[in-house]
Amino acid sequence: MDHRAVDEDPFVDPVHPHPHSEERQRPVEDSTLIAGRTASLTLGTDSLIVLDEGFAQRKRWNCCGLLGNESKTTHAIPFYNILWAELSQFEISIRYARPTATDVVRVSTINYPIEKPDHPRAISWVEHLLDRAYGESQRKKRIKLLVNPFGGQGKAQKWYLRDIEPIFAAARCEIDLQKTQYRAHAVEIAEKLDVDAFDVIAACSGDGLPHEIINGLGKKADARRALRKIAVVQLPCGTGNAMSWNLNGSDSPSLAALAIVKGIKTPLDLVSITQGDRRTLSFLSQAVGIIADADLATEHLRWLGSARFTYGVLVRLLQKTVYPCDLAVKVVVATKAEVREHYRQALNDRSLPENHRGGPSSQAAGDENQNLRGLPELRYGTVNDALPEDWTLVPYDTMGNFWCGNMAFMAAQNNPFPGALPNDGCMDLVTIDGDISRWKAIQCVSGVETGKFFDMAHVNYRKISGYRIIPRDQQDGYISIDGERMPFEPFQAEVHRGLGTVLSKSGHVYEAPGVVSKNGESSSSLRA
Ligand SMILES: Nc1ncnc2c1ncn2[C@@H]1O[C@H](COP(=O)(O)OP(=O)(O)OP(=O)(O)O)[C@@H](O)[C@H]1O
Repeated sequence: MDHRAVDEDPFVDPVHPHPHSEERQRPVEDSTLIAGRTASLTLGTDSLIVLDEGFAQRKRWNCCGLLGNESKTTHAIPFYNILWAELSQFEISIRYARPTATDVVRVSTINYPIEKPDHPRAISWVEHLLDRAYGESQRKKRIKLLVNPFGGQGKAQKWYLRDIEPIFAAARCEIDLQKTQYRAHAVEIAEKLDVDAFDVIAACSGDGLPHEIINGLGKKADARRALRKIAVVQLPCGTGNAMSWNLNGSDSPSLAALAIVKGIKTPLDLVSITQGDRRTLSFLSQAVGIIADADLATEHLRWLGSARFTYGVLVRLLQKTVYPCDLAVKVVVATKAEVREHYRQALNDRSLPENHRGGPSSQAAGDENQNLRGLPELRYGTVNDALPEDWTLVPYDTMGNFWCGNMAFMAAQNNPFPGALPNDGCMDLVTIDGDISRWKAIQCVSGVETGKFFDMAHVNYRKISGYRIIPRDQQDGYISIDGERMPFEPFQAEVHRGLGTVLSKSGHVYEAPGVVSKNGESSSSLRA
């Protein structure tokens, strides 16, 4: 097949190429539906091409707000934006997410008459359009939707009704909405949820509710099966919205809703934290030191908005605060060069997402009995057990920042873990000494936003599968697990490959700039 012809001609349908030359001569005929006297609808390379003589006549009237110049007769709607299409007795109706601002989409509809004799062909054309619009994403998702009424400073419900619900309705998703009524209510809801009745559990909230939902599913008797079966997603209505930035590429509620409608089921590594006699699941990050302090000790400064965190970090940097601890780490990828290579291989790995689950001691794929059991056993034991034989406890008297991430973004433009991958069975660990110069420390803070952080010499970056941290010489302090405060006590962590499930745009990487390889290939060029 001549790929150049496809690339150059948006009317050629690349999914259904025409291997025989005589078929190649009629690509437009195959993918084009004649709609009324003056219009046609064509399945192009990555968009639906609407050719309508009426557009030119209606140019002063912004008829449907389709993409493109209103003086043209042709407009393109990306397949990604197509929400649904159906044929009634007289017409075809196509609903799509129309951009109305940089980060807002709204539902819009186009209708065209279809002559009765054309119906059989139109039925298969609609099916073909939906195939292109959804790809490997499941259609008509059944969504259990939790709204935190206090999310978004009380605006979560309003945002849901205005930005999210119309998109789900247009995409024919089934919604079962429930407001959370008290702290940790989402844990209870998820624990009792019939996971066979839903495909997705969505949180209209910050990152707190997804953390609670994952822990609720983890309490089920068949936790492994539940965490595998149902995808946990975020409809961003909080402050940081890290889950949405990583998986939906945005904190816009309407763009996130579209990303969830089109999301691909993706295994997600989860981390077991043991502290005292408790076991908690973490999906995002763990922090001890400056980051935990700057986040959790500045709650009273919420009026500062996103500047609260930066202020908290800078105050502690200027004071050269250190957080002494003992640390034992099970390293998987030891150097930054190896992290880059590890990331590059994952980018090029197009094997089925479901193959990225399991591990030596987690769920054995295909073993139904195993899958019905609770959480995987801990291969490194708990914080109360003796250290695994090949771990060594090292004293860090001047630890400034201990920060372990399972996702890349922690908030908008805050990407401290560019090497993080959804299901590589590793956590990304950043450690920084607290006695580096103030100037270097401030560079670190700006580096997280500019993308220079990873390459900075004083940033230690490794991929690991487990660790134990024992804070010492401090009366009290802050430990943050997914942004939630935990008791200031020793804890141990280990990762379970692909134990959880989310929906993502790509199915295999986060929506963050990854680590750039030394040969000049950026993650974005590899992605393309
Ligand atoms: N009705 C309610 N009353 C009190 N607390 C609630 C209620 N519903 C949810 N919560 C609690 O609110 C907390 C915050 O939830 P949310 O997911 O919005 O996260 P957040 O990450 O803290 O938000 P932000 O990103 O704004 O910091 C959770 O601990 C949750 O248990």
